[in-house]
Amino acid sequence: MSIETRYAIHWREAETFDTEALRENFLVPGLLVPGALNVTYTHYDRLMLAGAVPLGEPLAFTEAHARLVGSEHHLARRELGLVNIGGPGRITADGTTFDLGFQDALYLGSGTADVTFASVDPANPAKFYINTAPAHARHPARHITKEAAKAVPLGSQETANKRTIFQYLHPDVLPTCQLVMGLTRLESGSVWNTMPAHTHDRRMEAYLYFELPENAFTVHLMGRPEATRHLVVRNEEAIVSPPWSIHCGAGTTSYAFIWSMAGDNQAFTDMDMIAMQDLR
Ligand SMILES: O=C(O)C(=O)C[C@H](O)C(=O)CO
Ligand SMILES: [Zn+2]
Repeated sequence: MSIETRYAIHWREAETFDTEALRENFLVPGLLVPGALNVTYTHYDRLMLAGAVPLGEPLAFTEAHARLVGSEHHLARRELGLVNIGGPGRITADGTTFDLGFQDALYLGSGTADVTFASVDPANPAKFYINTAPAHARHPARHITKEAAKAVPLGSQETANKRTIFQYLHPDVLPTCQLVMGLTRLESGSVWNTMPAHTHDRRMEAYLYFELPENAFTVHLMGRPEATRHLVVRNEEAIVSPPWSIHCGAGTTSYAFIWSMAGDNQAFTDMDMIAMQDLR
């Protein structure tokens, strides 16, 4: 069980970073470890990234996760969104049980005191990718199946970016305070996500890349549009994307990723598009 903190970095500092410093600050490996609940708390809109892969015993938020946010319990003043990218999973929240299949999501409103994460079959464990963020109001818990998510097809084979965006925590699907969360799946032969690129200074973003074979990776592009940098990202590694940064990438094969945002608005289309000629 690890807890790590990431402070927010200004682009002026980021542009002095070598590969190692870029990776230390913006890459988040090791969230989905069998038998563990691992957490990275960021100062980007105070979004927390976590992974829980329960085996024989359920995993739970503990006093350490409450202390991290200075509250009586972790979700006292936070909301939670998660997507299961593993085997069948079971989550218990204040006595209510939610059974989540592959690619199902769950929303828990602030004030939820007891949360446990379990796998139905420890030989085929659930893999819960979790985000929590500060919340100003309590919204009801909701299980969002992959069929209930809003599917938005985008891109084309010609530009190698044919993909479907599944919006789970989105104002058209359910109310949340600030968390917006979804999953993008590229079609076979397509490798580019989020191209043309954009920024949204009003919201930060985080990605968890998954379904990358062992010998594959994505080249994740970040940085100001006029000063891009890259991170080589392997399977089930996450990135944090500061509000000043573009966030897009190309894989050595097709893949999927979960994106999440927190900040001043929940408007998915509130993006500042970057003209292709302006990327450097
Ligand atoms: O492939 C895409 O395009 C996306 O998944 C978009 C990202 O989620 C995004 O940047 C939303 O702001
Ligand atoms: Zn974005």
